[in-house]
Amino acid sequence: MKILVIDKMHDSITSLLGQKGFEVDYKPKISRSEILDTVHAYDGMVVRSKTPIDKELIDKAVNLKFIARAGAGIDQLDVQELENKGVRIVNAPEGNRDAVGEHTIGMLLCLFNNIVQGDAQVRKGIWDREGNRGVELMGKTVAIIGYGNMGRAFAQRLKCFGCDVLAFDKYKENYSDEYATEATWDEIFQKADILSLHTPLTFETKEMIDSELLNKFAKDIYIINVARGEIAPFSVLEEALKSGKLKGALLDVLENEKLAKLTDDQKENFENLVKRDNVLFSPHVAGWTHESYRKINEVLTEKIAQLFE
Ligand SMILES: NC(=O)c1ccc[n+]([C@@H]2O[C@H](COP(=O)([O-])OP(=O)(O)OC[C@H]3O[C@@H](n4cnc5c(N)ncnc54)[C@H](O)[C@@H]3O)[C@@H](O)[C@H]2O)c1
Ligand SMILES: O=C(O)[C@H](O)COP(=O)(O)O
Repeated sequence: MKILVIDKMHDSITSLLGQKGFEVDYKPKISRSEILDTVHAYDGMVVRSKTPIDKELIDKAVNLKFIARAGAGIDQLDVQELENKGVRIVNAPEGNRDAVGEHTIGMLLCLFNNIVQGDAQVRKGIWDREGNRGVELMGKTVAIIGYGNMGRAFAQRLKCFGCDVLAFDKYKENYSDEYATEATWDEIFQKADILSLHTPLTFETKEMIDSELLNKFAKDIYIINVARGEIAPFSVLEEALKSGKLKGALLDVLENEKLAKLTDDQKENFENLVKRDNVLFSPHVAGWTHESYRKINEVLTEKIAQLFE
């Protein structure tokens, strides 16, 4: 079986798949037109999020039996079209969920304890203890939307900090566990101090966070988005931060991550967000550790091999 790898992966991908008997063409710099010209020759593809796997590409992939997503999110895949053609899909969230859980805790602790701001001030010779008084996680109610791999990894860590963790998942039943208690949106509106997004990007979750929803919260809250930026657009975040409904925002993902190509509206709102001390960004690296880089390949290889057992 021949597999085409079209994105940059940890070097282990070729040897791991090779040990399972697959022939691997590792082409991290391949262009879309080259993919379209050659994809007919492959039984499988390993992808990340760079190239949209759309109908045009799927139509050319006449021998394709599986798509393996090295990572978690599959919003770049036309899942319906792949299913129509009988192409199997596997992904590897088990490989980066620990990274996401840790990174999200890290961002929260940084914001609550003014760590980035305090560090910058000390470097400039400013010694402001009162202005850097922190906020504790202990006793806070955290609402997790989407209780899958990432949401649960975050909940697991929050438990150690003495948080009350509520989870809402539209497509699960009876999912209360040792880390989180199943809750309705209404319960979340009443109780939450922190709203954390962990759903995939779908037609339902795109722009799920709007002013109407945020204004239903009884308290002013913090928001965390380590899922996909399009779930909580810049304009909504900026308006709610301006009004005080949002006390802060932690953003690993952005509505548009091509910062040089923002629309005028996006640019204006992004520039306002950047000026705020209560917004903390990271460049889509929550799942991006040295360990996850390798673990993703290990998980993916096992799942690909299982498809043919
Ligand atoms: N920032 C990063 O580096 C990073 C890393 C990994 C994953 N992610 C993002 O996190 C997402 C979640 O990953 P995962 O592995 O936990 O996925 P998952 O499928 O295990 O869990 C997502 C959960 O969301 C639920 N859900 C779907 N639509 C919903 C809705 N409208 N309302 C409430 N719940 C809904 C699903 O039922 C599912 O249980 C990925 O799709 C990806 O976009 C980001
Ligand atoms: O969904 C994921 O696993 C992360 O968002 C990372 O995706 P990427 O490695 O394709 O950028």
